[in-house]
Amino acid sequence: MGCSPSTLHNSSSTTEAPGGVGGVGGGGNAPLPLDGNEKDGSLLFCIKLRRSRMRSCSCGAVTLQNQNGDGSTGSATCGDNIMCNQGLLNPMQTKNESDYEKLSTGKKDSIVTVAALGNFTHSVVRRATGTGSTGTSGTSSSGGGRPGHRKSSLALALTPEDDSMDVYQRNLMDLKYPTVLPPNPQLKALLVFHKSDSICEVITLACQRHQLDVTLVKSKEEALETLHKSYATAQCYHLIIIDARSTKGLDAEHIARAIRHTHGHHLTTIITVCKKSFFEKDDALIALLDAGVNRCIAETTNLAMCSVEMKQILHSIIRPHNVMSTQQALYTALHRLKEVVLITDDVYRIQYANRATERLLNMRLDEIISKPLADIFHTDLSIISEQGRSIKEFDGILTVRRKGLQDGIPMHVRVVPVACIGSAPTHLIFNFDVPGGGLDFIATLPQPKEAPRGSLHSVRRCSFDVRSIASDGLRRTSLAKLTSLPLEAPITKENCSADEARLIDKVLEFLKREGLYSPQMKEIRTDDPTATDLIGALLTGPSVYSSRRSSNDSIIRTGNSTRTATIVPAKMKANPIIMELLEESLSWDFDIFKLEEITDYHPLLYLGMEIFRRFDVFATLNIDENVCKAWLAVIEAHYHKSNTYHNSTHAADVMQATGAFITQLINKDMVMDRMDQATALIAAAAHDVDHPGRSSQFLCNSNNPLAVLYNDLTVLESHHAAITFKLTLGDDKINIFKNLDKETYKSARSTIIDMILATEMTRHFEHLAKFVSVFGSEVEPRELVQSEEETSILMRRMLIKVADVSNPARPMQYCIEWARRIAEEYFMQTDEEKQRHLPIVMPMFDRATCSIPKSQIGFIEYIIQDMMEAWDSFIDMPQLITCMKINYSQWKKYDEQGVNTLADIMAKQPPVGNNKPSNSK
Ligand SMILES: Nc1ncnc2c1ncn2[C@@H]1O[C@@H]2COP(=O)(O)O[C@H]2[C@H]1O
Repeated sequence: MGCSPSTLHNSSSTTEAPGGVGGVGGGGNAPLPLDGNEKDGSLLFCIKLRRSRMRSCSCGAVTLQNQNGDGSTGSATCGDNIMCNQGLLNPMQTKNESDYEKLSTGKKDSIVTVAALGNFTHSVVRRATGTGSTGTSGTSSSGGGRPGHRKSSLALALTPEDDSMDVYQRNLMDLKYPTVLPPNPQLKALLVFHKSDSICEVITLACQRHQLDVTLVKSKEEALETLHKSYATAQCYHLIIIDARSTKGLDAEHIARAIRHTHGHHLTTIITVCKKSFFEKDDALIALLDAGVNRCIAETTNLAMCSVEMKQILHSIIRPHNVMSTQQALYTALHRLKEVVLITDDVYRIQYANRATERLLNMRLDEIISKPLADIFHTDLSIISEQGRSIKEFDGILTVRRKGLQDGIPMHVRVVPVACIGSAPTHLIFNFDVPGGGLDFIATLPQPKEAPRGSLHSVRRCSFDVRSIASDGLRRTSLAKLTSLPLEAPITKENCSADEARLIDKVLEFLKREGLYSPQMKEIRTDDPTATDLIGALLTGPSVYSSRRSSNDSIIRTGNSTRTATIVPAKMKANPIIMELLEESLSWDFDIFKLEEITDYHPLLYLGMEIFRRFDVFATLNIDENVCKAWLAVIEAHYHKSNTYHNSTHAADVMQATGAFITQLINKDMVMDRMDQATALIAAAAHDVDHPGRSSQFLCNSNNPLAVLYNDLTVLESHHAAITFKLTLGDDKINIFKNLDKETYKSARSTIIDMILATEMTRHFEHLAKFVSVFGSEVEPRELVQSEEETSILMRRMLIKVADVSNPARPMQYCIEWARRIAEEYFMQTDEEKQRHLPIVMPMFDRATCSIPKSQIGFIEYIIQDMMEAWDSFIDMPQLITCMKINYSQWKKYDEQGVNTLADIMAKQPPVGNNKPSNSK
């Protein structure tokens, strides 16, 4: 039914598509002829009709009469033609019936806007005032039409002397600034009804009456399952109707909330059907609306009433939702444009700026938005506002201020006033003519001292420019150490040729290769011995201690073959408390300790399944959910419950952070493909599997077989990666990769191994510096010497690294609990080292004397802070920094108060779940 999308022809096109007025809707008529124009890149759907062939339908909508190629006519009524309704209802084109009169009388061969219900619209195109244009529109062979007048199907071809200018003007605007609407999808409705009663039947009929394709499900689980599947196949449900008449069968509020938290459903229309008595008190309805329901409707068995309700929902909610979702594509296009575009509001404050604007102005978005125009230009702008008032475009030179530079940059700017509300211009669009298409030009601009934060290009300066942070006490210590490191080459690329710049890039890349950073790390000495102990142990390799090995070491346990899927809950209980908690599974303040407690120490299995589901990992790997479940169960079983820190709760926590970061990357249009998402989540889940609760150095010092096997190099991480694949490939029932083709598997395996190995802390600064050197560069990553794959490797490594040590950037109570757990594990290592007369890797981590606040302050200052700032600059998650700073201040406070030992600190904490693993001390 209806037409398929087409784009309008360019205005220079002179012929209309042959075929005349095609069939619309029912009647078996031929499809409507479509015209297209790609000039402004927008998709429009233009159906040419002869105005003389329109008549009002009895319901008030305009009906289109069709004239088929064979001369027969067919009519489409509002009942059987989804297009005619919208033609009347589209406020942009016809406000009332008199508009239709204007359209439908006096002129021949005008082209009217026609739209599909709930889906797409447009457009009155033009009229042909000449005589003799007797053929149906599109019949260019009609002969008598005034040549040249039938210039185009595009409204821009209208001449000012048209006597119906008011109508045309409106429609001209409509075409000039079209609302891009999605192509005409089959609308789909999901009905969530506990049982199929008379109310459900009437709703089904009403939906069907409006051509909605209806699916009925009977439980929340079934609903979520259906949505997950539909999301995977990009077959979205536009409308979800939930039975909210009683909480016995279904908890509508709960379901609505769960749907809203399901990836990709923020613009899905959710309706609840409520008892009439519900409308007498507002609490229950408000609770539903707060849970994400768009509208509550009263139950009825009256089909007509239900049908009208449905119609209103289609027009007033679903259609705008469809428009909004399609506009995302426009914003993305605008955002990624190499050209500089900014838009002001009606008082000339900046309301929108794209990425190129950030780069040109050397400011981040939050600095730009709301700024008065006068702050952006050196030029006196009265010239533009005057022009704006007289509704003319400005086209000339303006001098732009670039942050950090004294002199302005003269640029050719086009300013287009737009009437967003009313007829007078309210907004101005600025389009800067950037020579050479943008990037090259911006790269050649004089470089100011600071680059914008919040953009990819800001990371280096944000993270490492001493001046920018000199006032910030938290940063000072860290930067005092870091700035002495050769993280940036002392050579600049300014004033050299492109070839030379490329060579310099190569040399820089070479200089930044592995190994160059580690030795310098040994030079880091903090003021505090606890921090020195910790940082030294984390950043330096085993060689420091290897000469002190003792020979009487026993072998620590490795993968325990009894830990198989069979000891894991065969069936995950659909516990509502767990389900409710998992609804928040991608929030930064997710309570992992509560999950640990209520899942009886199986947080990885439950959270893993939820996150796999949310990112549709099953479809990506083409694998049954049960295989993933079994895989998670086996991986979880191979984490040691006896470790206070490196247990499956830590794995779940890292996976949760990874999920949150991927979500943010998706929100920020930094696309990770589905396989990248899946492999990142798998790597996170498995990254510490079979961790013995002792460091690599301990393993080396104690001649552990793993240290022997891996030659003292990257011992633990190599083991985690190896055992992950050994377990996975060793049992077909848990082999999540078994359906991947060879090449895909090879690449997935390599990504997972690379990510797990990247969690090794001795290469921390190398990974951080490489990340900063690429994503903090003024040059787009793809223009650097690295290939796209190389830059995405750097991004993925950073992703897992940050997730792995994100605990100091979590809400305070979690941060403190993690600090307790890691300190406890370090203490146990020290205890064992003492007991076995091994070299003591971190002597300060003695439970009797250790200052926990001091260790955390050092950890944040030396390891976490710069990494978090770099990562925040990249993905824009300011809560990471906010939490980190609050935690840092708290540790400082404890330090000043002399609250040092674990016991002192824990005495000050409110309980967090029942988070002590059974055998923790
Ligand atoms: N809050 C913390 N305090 C001190 N060390 C930490 C903290 N969080 C993580 N770590 C260390 O950082 C390391 C990162 O890699 P691992 O998970 O192997 O081991 C981790 C711990 O040794």
